[in-house]
Order: sequence, then C-alpha cells, then structure tokens
Amino acid sequence: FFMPPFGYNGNIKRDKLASPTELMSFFKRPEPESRKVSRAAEIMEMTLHLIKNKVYQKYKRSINATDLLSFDSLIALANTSGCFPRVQPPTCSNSCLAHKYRTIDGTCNNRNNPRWGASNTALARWLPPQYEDGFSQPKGWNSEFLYNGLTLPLVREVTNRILHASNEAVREDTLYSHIMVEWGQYIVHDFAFTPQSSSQAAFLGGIDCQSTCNNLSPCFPIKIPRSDPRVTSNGCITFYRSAPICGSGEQDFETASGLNPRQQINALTSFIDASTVYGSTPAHEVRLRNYTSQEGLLLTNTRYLDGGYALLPFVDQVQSPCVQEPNAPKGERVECFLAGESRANEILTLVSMHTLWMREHNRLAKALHGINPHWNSETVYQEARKIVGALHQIITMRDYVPKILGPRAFNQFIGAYSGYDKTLNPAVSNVFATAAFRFGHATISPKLQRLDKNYQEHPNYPSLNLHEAFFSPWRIIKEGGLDPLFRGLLARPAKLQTQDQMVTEELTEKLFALTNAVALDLASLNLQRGRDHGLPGYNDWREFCGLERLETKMNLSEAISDLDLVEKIMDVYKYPDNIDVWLGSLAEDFLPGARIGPLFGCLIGKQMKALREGDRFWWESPGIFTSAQRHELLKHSLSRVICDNTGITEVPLDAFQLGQFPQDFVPCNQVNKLNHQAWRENLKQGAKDSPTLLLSSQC
Ligand code: HEM
Ligand SMILES: [Ca+2]
Repeated sequence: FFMPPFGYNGNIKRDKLASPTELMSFFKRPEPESRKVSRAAEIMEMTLHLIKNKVYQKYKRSINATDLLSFDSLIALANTSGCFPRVQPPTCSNSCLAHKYRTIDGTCNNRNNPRWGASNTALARWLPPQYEDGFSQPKGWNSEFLYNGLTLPLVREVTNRILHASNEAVREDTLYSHIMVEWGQYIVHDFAFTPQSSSQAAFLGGIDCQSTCNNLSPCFPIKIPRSDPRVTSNGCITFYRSAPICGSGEQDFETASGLNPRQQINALTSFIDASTVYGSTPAHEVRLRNYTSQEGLLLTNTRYLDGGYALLPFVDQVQSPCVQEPNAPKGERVECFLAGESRANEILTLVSMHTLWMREHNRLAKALHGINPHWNSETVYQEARKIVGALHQIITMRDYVPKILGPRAFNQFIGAYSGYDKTLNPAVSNVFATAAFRFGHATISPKLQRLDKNYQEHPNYPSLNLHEAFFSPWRIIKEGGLDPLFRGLLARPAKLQTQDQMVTEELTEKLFALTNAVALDLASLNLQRGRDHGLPGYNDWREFCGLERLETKMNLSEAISDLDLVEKIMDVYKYPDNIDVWLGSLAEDFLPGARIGPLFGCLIGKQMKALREGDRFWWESPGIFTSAQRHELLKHSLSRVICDNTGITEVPLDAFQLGQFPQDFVPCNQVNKLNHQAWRENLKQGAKDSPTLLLSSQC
C-alpha cells in the first residue's frame, strides 16, 4: 500500500502560489512528533486491513485481522509500525521540579493517569462514535447508507442552503470587539488540533486525493451538488480524513478484540498552558528557546523588528508556503513565522497574538531576572512560562468564557473554582473540537480592519478582505507591524452570528484562496469533519446534555425562533435526528446574555470545567502561586499585555468589550499591571512565608 516517505511535505510547489488544498495540508500538518504518531497508526491500520482483505478473498468471509494473529504477532506488528511505544504509560518523575512546573507535553499532570490531557493522545469521547461500519467508516461514506430511512444531505448543500452569508450581510456585535473572535481562535490553538492523515494519496492504489471524487481512505472528498454555483473539474473539494490514533479503528491490540472504534488525535496539550507560546512537545520547545541568553528568553527574529519590538523567528524550513509580497524585490522572501503552534500563520491577527505573547514572555523574563539575578536561565524561563500560562487561564476564564456562555450556562456548568479534581479527565473531547468550539466560525467578519494612531482607517494600510490575510506574514513586516491590526481588533466589532447570517462568504467560498485553484469552504469542512469523526447527531447530544429531543418541526421551532431557518433545516435534513450537531447547535437561539445556544452552552461549559478542575497546575489551585502572586496576577489583563508589548498607548480596560475611541479608551498608564516584586526571592530570610519560592530555591 502507498505510504509517503517520512517528511513528505504536501508537495508544495515553490515556484508558484500554494493552492488552497496545499495550504490546508500545511495548516493541518502537525509537528514531527504528532506526524510520527499518525503515521504509526496508519501503517498499523492499513497492514491489518490488508490482512483482512487477503483472508476475505481466500475464504470469502469477513474475519477481523486481529482474530487471526497471535497476540505476540500483533505486538510485533505494533512495535514495527511504531504504535506500541505510543500506548505505553510514561514514567513520572518524583523530583520537586515535577511538582513545580508543568511538563511541556502535559504528561504526568495527573499522577494516576499520566497521559490525561497530554499532547498526541486521543480526543475524549463523551458519546460513542457512530461509524457506518461500526468502527471506522465516516457518516456519508456509503452513499446508500440510511439514517432513519434517509440519506444524509451533502455537506455542501447544507452550506449553500443554510449557512452561507454574503460578505455584505454582516450584522455587527454591539457589545463585543473583534479581539473576542481572535482570542477564541488563539485559545483553541492552545488546546485542540486534530491532525489530518499523514498521506495525501489513497493508501490502496496511491491515487492523489486531489484528483479523485471517490471515498478512498484517507480521501473523503466533499461532493459538490449539481445546482452549486461552484464548478470544480472533478465535482468535489478535496478533504483528508483525520488521522486515527494507535490502537483504535481496526487495530485493537490491547484486548485483541478488533472492536475498538476509531479515535482521533489531539496534537496539543489540552491544558490551558500557553502551549501556543512554548509548544506541546519537548522537540518543539527546543526550537523556540534562546539557550544562549541568561534570561530564559524565547528566540526572536534576527532580520526584522517592528518599531523596536521583537518579531517571531522564521520557520527553519526555507521556502515555506506562506504568501510572498507581490512586488517584492527579486530574491527577497518572507517565510512563515515560527510559534508554539503550527497553525500560527493562518491569519494576520492570529500570528499577531502569538507575537504579542512571545514579547510578553521575554518582557517578564527580563523583569524576573532583574529582581532575581541569582536565578539561572532555566528558572527564569520556567517562572515566566508559569506566569504566561496563568494569564492565558485568567483571560480565558474570567474575561472570555463568561461573555460567550452568558451567566446562566456559566453558573450551571462552570461556577466558582472548587479545587483540583484528580478524577476529572481534562482531555479535550471530540465533540468540543469538532463541533462546539467551532461556533466561532460564525462570528468572523469578512474584513480585517487596520487603524492608525487615531483609530481611524489607516491611510497606508487599508482594510483587508479575510482571504487577503491568510498565510501572509509579509504584511506584518511590510505593512506597519502589529499596531494597526491590534487597533482594528480593539475598536471594531465582532460579527454577530444571526440565524440568517451564519458563515461569511469569505470562509465558505474563499478559504485559503490565493490562486484560481478551487477554494475551500470552512462550513463544509466543519460538517464533513464531524462526519469523518462519526459524531452522533444533534438530538443525541441534546439528550446527553439533558435537553429534550426535538423530533418535529414544531419542536425545532421552540429552540430556533427563526421559522425560515427551521423550514430550511427540515427541507434539507427531513428529520431532526439526522441534523449534524454543529449545524443544529449553531442554529439555536442564544441563551440570555450569551453568544451561543443551550447545546453549545452545555458542551463548552462542560469542557471548560474539565480544563480547569482537571488541571493540577491551575493557577488558583493552592500551592501553585502564593496568595500575593495570585493577587498580582488578577490585576493583569489582555489590555495591559497590549500596552506593554506594542506601540499602542490607549486601550479599553476590558479588551473584549466594544468601545468608541476616544471616550471608552484610557491611556496605558491607567491600566493596572502586576507587580513583579511578588516574585522576588529573598535569599537572606529564606522563603519561610512563601512555599512556591521555597521550592524554587531548592530545585
Ligand atoms: C479567520 C479565522 C479562522 C479561520 C480561517 C479558521 C479556519 C479553520 C480551519 C481551516 C479549520 C480546520 C477545518 C477542518 O478541516 O476540520 C479550523 C478548525 C477549527 N477552528 Fe477555526 N478558523 C478561524 C477562526 C476560528 C475561531 C474564531 C474559532 C473559535 C472561537 C475557531 C475554532 C476552531 C476549532 C475548535 C477548530 C478545530 C480544531 C482542531 O481540533 O483541529 N476557529 N479552523
Ligand atoms: Ca495547551
């Protein structure tokens, strides 16, 4: 069977612009460690699949490959493929450092279940998957397969008829700024990344997924309905299945029962730990750190600065697929930036947020080193990393999540912090990554605004259509750096998701379109991904959340007050049980004071609670910080981080709250900041009154 050589890079042709599919492969391409994990699982799976097929041809009956192999042969195969080491539990150190700082890959956060929340483990299942063959084939794989007596509608049809909104049809959010949307994307890149298959050609036969409209693993193309305004040469949009994890799908080598449904991988640490800044694997962390400095710094760009502020280094793979300035001098290239997360370059505002936090780490590290000159570089790095992680948690849980969930769902599913719960698995769930947290795709405005010092449209750098901002780091370097983008994020509204304006055309018709090649469609990708992962339908999830099933049009209209939308949904799906969970939940009326409906409220609320209470290093957990440090951390804010690390001098106090310039903005000297002195280690007195610092001087 066909397996590309390791290091295969998606065949991006350097002499011309990358196509949308190539950019998507780059976007969905994880770090080498995750690639090894996916590849091992795919080799194992296909080997077992081939054995099964051979037996079928000989005996004309289906027998699971795992039934035929002795347990020893199975383990030998698991070892050869590279799968076996992936399922072995790691050993957790008992040193005092192990109780003081997180591991970079999240292992051993939970001492009894050391892989809980770690990178490159399976996304958790809150409800068993529903695959067409019971363990692996996506929903919609077999065109004849019936759900409640009906075939599923094509995902692209759902997009065209229900989700698509023209670029002009944008209702603005009156309460929240565009930075809410960017924080949503940035923070999800801290805890969820599902890599796609390591191969871009069918395992059997080797046909390139871009040139087939047939379902041939890992190709699972999105079919274009006949009435579609979009015409493609082969009638579909390329789609690759997410990679399976070792030991799932056809390959249960732990119990050898052969009946272990396919599970997908989360390449990131589930914990909110600023893995966007530091990476989710030891090998990636090494690439980001500046080991020659005594101050525990992160590497910065050696070629360019942004008004005196540092920029991220470039990726070491030269001739990366990022877009180049159209009129750049011959031979001049701006590569993609290197950050803690591989998707950082996807859009200008995302890479700006990554840059901001790299600057904040270096700023804090210098300050900590200044007050504790006896700390070595490792201690400074870890202490700054710990603060940056805590700030990510505070901004997310205090400032962001309550605005999304509204008070009712926040109190019901999250409430006040009740301490570390070692029985709670913090792993990100499949339904959260594949459906619930993708609510944000309906809040993305088709334009990115860039503003000058007076918060007016920038005279030199006008607003960009979203598709002009994908994978374009050159614009940061050549078009005014971070400041105009952050001003736009602070002073312009988020798109309000409404029942008649769901996902903007920039995302349904122009995703990653830099060339004339067929653009992708984010709404259809979301739906197809849900089917790829075998996510149960809308009503099953409602039941899971204790909400009533909505079986009729009348029932549906109780959750979705826009009757046109109910009509459209019924027309496309025919039966509510068949509704894809992302679409159904997106359509629901918002909860009071929220930006999502009851089903997303439950799924996001449950996940956030698990990310908080299931994290041994949560910033509020006793013993992690001193009470003086906790007090200081709470003074900090995203607005403060912007003040400290950009040329922006006036900000709103709450960055997410939409305000008018100048009346709702304050000068940076009026924005609270944390006092580093709470981290001063007084060597003479010892650290009697400071358990954290006592550990720091001992470790
Ligand atoms: C311009 C902005 C954005 C673009 C272009 C974008 C694009 C994408 C793409 C292409 C995928 C992969 C789709 C697939 O094949 O399954 C994805 C996944 C995802 N997006 Fe976005 N996105 C954006 C903003 C956001 C925002 C604002 C949120 C949430 C608030 C969000 C949440 C997610 C989640 C949860 C996933 C799944 C992550 C995973 O497990 O791999 N995205 N996005
Ligand atoms: Ca993380």
